[in-house]
Amino acid sequence: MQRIFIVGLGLIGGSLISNIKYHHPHIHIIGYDYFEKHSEIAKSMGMIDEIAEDFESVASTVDLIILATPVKQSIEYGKRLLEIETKNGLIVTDTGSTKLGLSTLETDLLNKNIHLIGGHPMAGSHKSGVTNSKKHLFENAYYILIHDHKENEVAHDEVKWLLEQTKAKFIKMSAKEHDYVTGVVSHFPHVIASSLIHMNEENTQVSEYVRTLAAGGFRDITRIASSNADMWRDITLENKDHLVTLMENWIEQMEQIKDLISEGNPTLIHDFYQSAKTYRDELPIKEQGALTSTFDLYVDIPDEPGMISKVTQILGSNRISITNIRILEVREDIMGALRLSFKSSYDRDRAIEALSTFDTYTL
Ligand SMILES: NC(=O)c1ccc[n+]([C@@H]2O[C@H](COP(=O)([O-])OP(=O)(O)OC[C@H]3O[C@@H](n4cnc5c(N)ncnc54)[C@H](O)[C@@H]3O)[C@@H](O)[C@H]2O)c1
Ligand SMILES: O=C(O)C(=O)C[C@]1(C(=O)O)C=C[C@@H](O)C=C1
Repeated sequence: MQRIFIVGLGLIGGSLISNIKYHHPHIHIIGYDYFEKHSEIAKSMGMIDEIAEDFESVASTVDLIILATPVKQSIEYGKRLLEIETKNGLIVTDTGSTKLGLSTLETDLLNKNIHLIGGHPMAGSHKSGVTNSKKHLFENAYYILIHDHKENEVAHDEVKWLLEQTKAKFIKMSAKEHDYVTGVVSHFPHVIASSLIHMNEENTQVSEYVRTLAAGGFRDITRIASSNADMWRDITLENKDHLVTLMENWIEQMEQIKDLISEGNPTLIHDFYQSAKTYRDELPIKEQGALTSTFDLYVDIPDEPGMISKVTQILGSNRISITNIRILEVREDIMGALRLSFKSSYDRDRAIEALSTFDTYTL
């Protein structure tokens, strides 16, 4: 593989391509984004070697194309590939959050000797754009790859080879199953998170404290409502059939719990919470799956003033981000410990190195 074309240089495109650039420096990478500024930033950050002027002229010269645009645009690009001359055996993959729309093109593309391997890295952020991208974003995350035709098996293996260094966990699935499952675990929860925010706003008319006290749990459950609305509009429209069914089921469940609450039924209200807790506690929380994983590091801290800020200063000056910090067992005259959480083992390894003057350990 000598030439790759990345279309869409945002959070996901930037994260993928910087990983590829780092681990496959000999591959020539050409980038294209609807906003030229995004391509320029990607080039200045060393993610791509060259900026394309348009889609068609470069698409006809490369071995592999990555479509990392919003889902509707990726489908459009897939259709455009049917209209132009491309290299024999061209591989096309995407990063879209829905898969059925694009995968309907697999047969037509294969008839043109273009191998479509749908892709979906199940990791991301509510922050979008190339400047938020990270080459280790997909570490330990599930990465779903999709194709129907056995003639695409070799292309599937090539995509997997190319992306192996992301350290993602690759799984195969049909597009149909993918859209159903992600509807349940990602798209429908997104509707609920945004709806909770709307509910908060509406209730500020009753009391301004509704806004002030929206901390802790409310923030946790609504973080994803800060995501890019254009992207989520397209995901929602692409997966609308599943979403409508899930909403009908949810409304039915809400009706049931509403009845339990208005009846004041303590046993069944308890069962509602307890069965949810039992199921959630068993979810694969330590792996990156249904719930985001963290990579923890324990740091022994002498119980002296200023020690915690020293640790955070060291991390800050090395530009290492933490996702959580917790003080453990600080008692008078004995060593306390800090539990620092990181988004990836890469960040944690860098922290271990930066904090070499402290005793650090992982469990
Ligand atoms: N954000 C996430 O958490 C996440 C996770 C996994 C997959 N995805 C999927 O990955 C894709 C990209 O998402 P993102 O989070 O990187 O979004 P993003 O907004 O950060 O980046 C999208 C980029 O595509 C560019 N773009 C838009 N239309 C274009 C067009 N017609 N031609 C060329 N470039 C165009 C935008 O300018 C932007 O730079 C989406 O399909 C999304 O569903 C997102
Ligand atoms: O962590 C987040 O902010 C995300 O929204 C990530 C998330 C998800 O729902 O899990 C969002 C959409 C993608 O298709 C995959 C991952």
